[in-house]
Amino acid sequence: MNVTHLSESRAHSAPAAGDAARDAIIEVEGIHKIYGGSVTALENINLDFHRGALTSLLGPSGCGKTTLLKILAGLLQPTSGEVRVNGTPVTGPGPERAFVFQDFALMPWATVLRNAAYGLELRGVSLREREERARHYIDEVGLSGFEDKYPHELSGGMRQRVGLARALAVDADVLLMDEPFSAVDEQTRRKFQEDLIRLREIEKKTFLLVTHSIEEAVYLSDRIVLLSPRPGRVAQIVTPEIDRSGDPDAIRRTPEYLDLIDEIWAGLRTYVE
Ligand SMILES: Nc1ncnc2c1ncn2[C@@H]1O[C@H](COP(=O)(O)OP(=O)(O)OP(=O)(O)O)[C@@H](O)[C@H]1O
Repeated sequence: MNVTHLSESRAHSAPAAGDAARDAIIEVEGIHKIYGGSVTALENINLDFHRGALTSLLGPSGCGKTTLLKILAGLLQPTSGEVRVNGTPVTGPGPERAFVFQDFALMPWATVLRNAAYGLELRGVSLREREERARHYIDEVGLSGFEDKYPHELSGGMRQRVGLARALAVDADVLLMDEPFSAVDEQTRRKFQEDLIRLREIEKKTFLLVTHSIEEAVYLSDRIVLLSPRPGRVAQIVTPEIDRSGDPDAIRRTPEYLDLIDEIWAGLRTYVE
């Protein structure tokens, strides 16, 4: 485990071991976000996100996690500062980034297949090609056999998977996920977490996810960025060193996993007590 305590939010001034070998796909420099001229949501955020890594944004409610994710997606403009993706400044959404919405953002009148293919449809990909690609990712997220169902016929977890299949189908480099497991029960959540680890291995994408769950962040992440209460600043960067190749239940019982959860909780509880 590698815990970097930051006296200021210049996070990448103290890279974790092994990080030097990875290049940054997203660079965040001096981001401030002030809503309505008075609510400072984010203050001087400086971060690099490494290609192929899964990073979680964790922190108390209202600390600016979703704000940061939306700025990275280009859905929200920062008040000052810059985000670069593959070295190019972000001015809006782009094809190299796909946002998986918390509320699924599925079209209720369209089938799973059409919903999963929707990003490709927007890009003008032919019907045959987009359905072929959508079928592949529907299978990859574990929804084979549900191609012709409608969103109301699916559980929350399944709808979330359709959103993920849609994001994967457009072949974005970066998948931005806002609390992807919040609307599902514990069993589904665990299964989905395991699937995400597997998918990450297959797809080699860069994943960024917002979560409220310390356990989830530790289980899934290569890096955890802990934000302080509003105004959100980078308080700590944690690099879990957990071997995720074994049995998921056994991983959740390892001392490394449990100690890290305790350590992060010890840091966070000062904010909530
Ligand atoms: N459109 C807006 N106008 C004004 N204030 C906003 C707006 N959106 C968010 N905020 C405020 O900015 C702060 C950060 O909000 P944000 O949703 O990014 O936090 P969060 O960490 O994702 O919260 P949660 O964990 O509760 O989802 C909060 O205090 C919120 O009330």
